[in-house]
Amino acid sequence: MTNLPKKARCVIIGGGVMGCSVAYHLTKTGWTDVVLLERKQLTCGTTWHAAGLIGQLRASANMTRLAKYSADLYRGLEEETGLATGMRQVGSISVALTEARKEELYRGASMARAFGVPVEEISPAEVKERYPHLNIEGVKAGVWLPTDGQGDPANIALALAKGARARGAVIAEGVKVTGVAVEGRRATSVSWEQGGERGEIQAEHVVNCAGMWGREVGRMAGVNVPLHACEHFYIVTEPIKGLTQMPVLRVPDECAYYKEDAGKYLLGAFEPNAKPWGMNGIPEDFSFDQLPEDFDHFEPILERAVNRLPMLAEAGIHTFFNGPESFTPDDAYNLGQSLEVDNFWVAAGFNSIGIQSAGGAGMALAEWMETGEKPFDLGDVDVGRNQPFQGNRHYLFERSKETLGLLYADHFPYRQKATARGVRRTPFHAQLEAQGAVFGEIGGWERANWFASDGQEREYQYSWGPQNWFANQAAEHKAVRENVGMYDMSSFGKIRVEGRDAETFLNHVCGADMSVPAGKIVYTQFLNSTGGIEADVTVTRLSETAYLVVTPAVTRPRDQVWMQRHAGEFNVVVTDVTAGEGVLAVMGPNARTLMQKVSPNEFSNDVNPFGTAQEIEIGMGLARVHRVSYVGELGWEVYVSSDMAGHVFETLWEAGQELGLTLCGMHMMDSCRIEKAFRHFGHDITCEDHVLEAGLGFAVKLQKADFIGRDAVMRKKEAGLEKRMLQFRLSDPEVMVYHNEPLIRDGKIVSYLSSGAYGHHLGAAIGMGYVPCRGESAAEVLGSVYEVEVAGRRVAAEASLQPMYDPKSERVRM
Ligand SMILES: NCCCC(=O)O
Repeated sequence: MTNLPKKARCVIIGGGVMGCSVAYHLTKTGWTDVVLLERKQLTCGTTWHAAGLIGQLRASANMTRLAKYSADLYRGLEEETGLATGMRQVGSISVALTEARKEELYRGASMARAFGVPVEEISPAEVKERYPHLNIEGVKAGVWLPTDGQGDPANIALALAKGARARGAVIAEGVKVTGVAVEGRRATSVSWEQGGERGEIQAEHVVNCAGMWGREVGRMAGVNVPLHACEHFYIVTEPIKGLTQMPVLRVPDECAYYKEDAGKYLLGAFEPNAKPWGMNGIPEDFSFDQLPEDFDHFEPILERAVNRLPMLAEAGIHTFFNGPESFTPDDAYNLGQSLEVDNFWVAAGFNSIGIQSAGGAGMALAEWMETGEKPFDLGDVDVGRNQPFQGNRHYLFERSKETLGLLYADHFPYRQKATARGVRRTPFHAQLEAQGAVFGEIGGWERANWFASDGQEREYQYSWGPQNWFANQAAEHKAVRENVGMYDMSSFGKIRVEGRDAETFLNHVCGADMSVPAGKIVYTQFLNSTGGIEADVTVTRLSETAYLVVTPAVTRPRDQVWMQRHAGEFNVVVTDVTAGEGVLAVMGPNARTLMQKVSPNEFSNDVNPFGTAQEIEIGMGLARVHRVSYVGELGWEVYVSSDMAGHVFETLWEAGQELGLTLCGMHMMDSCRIEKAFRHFGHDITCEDHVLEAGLGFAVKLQKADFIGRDAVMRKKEAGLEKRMLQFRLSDPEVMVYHNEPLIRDGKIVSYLSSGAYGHHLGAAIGMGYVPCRGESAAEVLGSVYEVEVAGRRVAAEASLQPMYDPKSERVRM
């Protein structure tokens, strides 16, 4: 007979390391009324067979912060709970077998320095010294992270569960969740079943920690949790004579990781063609189970491993293991408040790094649940980043074949996914393809990134330096700066806000003043209560009662839900109309001439000044043009309903021939926008970057009635800035920056670049980054000597508070 409560503040579904960590952290926050329901036994899904590597360096500062937190937490768990966690700080070594990988590791080491993770670049001889068993043939270099470690996954989970229980959590095993009841935007209860007995717990919050069952549990509440299980292979050897404690070893070029444990080796693989599993749902009774061996699949890894670690040749294989783990479409886990149900939370899909992530992810989620706001930027893993279609099982199946292997693939800049492509195409797709477009993908959208010239191969050749499209990007950039270019921005999120209260509602949600005449376009941010930036949008007033909010492609679902959550008593309807209109951006000093050739309307500064929209005739159709620019040039974004999009493209393209109109891609846009120091949401501006520190105070109107974040803006105005966003131009034109390169001020690392790209007009790599500046004037901040560290080398950089390109914004007003 189960003695479960009828009510709880929080019900956690799933008793793997993640569920245990959420229970641990919620109870630490003071939530005693927490119930965790595990369908079989704690750890029986994935946790029990995880390898337990505790690395700390992740792809961004906050992900690293969470992984570091996990390592620190696990170190102290034994003392707190009395349960041994097997946590050992053995350090880790990653080795490079190619020059490209060496550059990646060295760039990673620089990043580690920026994020405060101890790190050392080591030569092949030093690798050998630290790892004598390794055959260093072909090894170009290595990186040593002395504070990395390893632990026992099941014991870590059990220790977290014990800690949670000690603070009042109820942890029930053998209880299957059968449903989640939802009313409006709120989950109300969780139904359960145990050996024929059924019941229900009314819950204020529900957390989905169901691991590879996470997608199905999400669906119980109508919540999208994209993930798919894949087979993950490793072997464990018999004890090897003379094998003593060794660092964790990664040889990503051979898809392999190695962990020494009790004198045995665990050798695991992240191979390029993974095997998705559980296509028709994960069996309900799956518990401490393994999948069938597939020696043919693992053999190539093993063969290379025996060459790399010759002592394996003598070792007997004790276990050939194949177990399922869940993978997401972008290899980042799903964490946070679901978009669909306000009190339904998610922590699932850990892409084989569940143990190192669980501590930090549990801490961050508990803080988020406690305050209702993200404790810091979690954009990389926020479950709200997912697009609705990404819950499609066929898509997940196709994509997960690739994502497992991408963990150890070269992480080249601009690398595009090869699988599950072509899901979302703009109305111009076929026309762009016919003109040589090379597409990239984001949020399922196929976007022309660059245009190949005649005879040029339409494929990326990746590297850490200028890639094969560098000259194409340069030509497209030049066209936009000097003549006229056209590019497809149909992937913009487009959200209509309509109703009697549209104006007052948007004034409440946006920092800028929305009481503007119809036809006016306003650049603005949605702020949170700390003045951080939740969304970066343009809003066009279409009529007395209707506005169009235009968002970056991938943030549309989140931005829309942000508005819906704040709609409260306002009389407004918020509708996604993204697919209804294609958008062509026509940009450059000759943009007006081109527009005038295809339309009888006027495009003068008098009729259609910068920051205004007008309805026009174009060719034989109609469109609405927005005079704005993300590239810093005179230009119009042409919004055309999807049915007339093909015609409008033809009209502009044909008329543009005698002007030398150039088709351009997203890489051109990035190069132009960084020269103009336009911020990029998700990199330069996030929920933890205060709008004033981001240099966007000009877009905030304090004189209007109250709006979300106003108090925080007032407070910052009084207290002064803690950091400032600067633009940097590197002195060495050969060096490329992407983001996260350490920023050095007067010889000391002070932060890192939030974004970077090559500026073809300025003739150098350009970066953006925050510099701490408490109590300093702008002149003092600019008076320092700046450098950027790239792959271990410090490169001098010129700093500026104003955009280096067209600081007075004269060109957009031409
Ligand atoms: N579960 C294996 C983790 C692999 C890694 O940390 O590199």
